[in-house]
Amino acid sequence: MAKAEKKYKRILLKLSGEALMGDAEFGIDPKVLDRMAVEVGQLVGLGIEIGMVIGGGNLFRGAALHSAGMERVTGDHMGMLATVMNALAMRDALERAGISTRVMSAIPMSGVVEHYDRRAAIRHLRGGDVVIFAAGTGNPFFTTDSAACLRGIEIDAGLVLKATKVDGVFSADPMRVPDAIKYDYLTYDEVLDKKLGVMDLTAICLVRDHDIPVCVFNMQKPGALLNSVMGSTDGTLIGLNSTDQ
Ligand SMILES: Nc1ncnc2c1ncn2[C@@H]1O[C@H](COP(=O)(O)OP(=O)(O)O)[C@@H](O)[C@H]1O
Ligand SMILES: O=c1ccn([C@@H]2O[C@H](COP(=O)(O)OP(=O)(O)O)[C@@H](O)[C@H]2O)c(=O)[nH]1
Repeated sequence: MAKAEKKYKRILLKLSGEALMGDAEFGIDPKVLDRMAVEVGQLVGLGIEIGMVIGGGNLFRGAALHSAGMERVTGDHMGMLATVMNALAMRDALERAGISTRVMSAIPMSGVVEHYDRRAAIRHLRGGDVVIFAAGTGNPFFTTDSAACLRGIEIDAGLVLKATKVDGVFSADPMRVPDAIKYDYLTYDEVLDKKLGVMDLTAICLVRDHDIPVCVFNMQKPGALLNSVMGSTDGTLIGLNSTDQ
């Protein structure tokens, strides 16, 4: 426990929007939110400062709307607004679990959530609040993975955690290639050179340039978040090697 507190005083947790759907095809499953609130609460109990970024893919994705004929930027704006809805739902679940939480949006939304301000966010984190960064980067043509890496760098997080539906980073997409091999450790350049599709290239380049490790792990496994912060190699660590552990 001391190791986690010492090594990762502050983390950035990225949840994909799809992670909130549970077994449904669309939307938000309140049971999933409540389970995530319990897992986040375990880290709060250890004194770890937590920033979160939540995707919007359970509601809208700009690229998918564009494929259906919508102008891309309008679709991306809808995707970013979807992340705000998910952030409000996550805040609700966290606060019901007794965890003080703030939502800060990259797009001003007076009366609904606070506008993102880096220094204010760091003050809230130091004060023990979970801070959910909503509306991605605020710009079209980006993803919430890039937003997670950007906010992680801005708040000086020791680790970016990407929660997914798969066990880590594989030699190929494990949803399509069942015998793909899982990596325990990867360098940033290996992810880029092997074109491993678990995170977009902009996001990987950001963390590489600022030397922040990323842990990719399966959020569907109870306890996986805590284990990942404690240094377990259940998932995949990008940017750290076994000797850094
Ligand atoms: N090399 C890879 N290793 C692991 N997952 C991969 C890889 N290539 C593609 N993926 C896919 O990336 C997804 C994880 O990204 P995530 O952001 O959680 O999902 P989405 O982009 O659907 O919201 C996995 O569900 C997996 O199907
Ligand atoms: O900085 C950002 C972050 C997100 N989005 C839009 O918001 C959608 C939802 O985000 P994402 O696809 O990253 O969600 P996830 O896959 O994590 O659920 C994206 O498809 C984009 O349309 C955007 O335009 N700019």
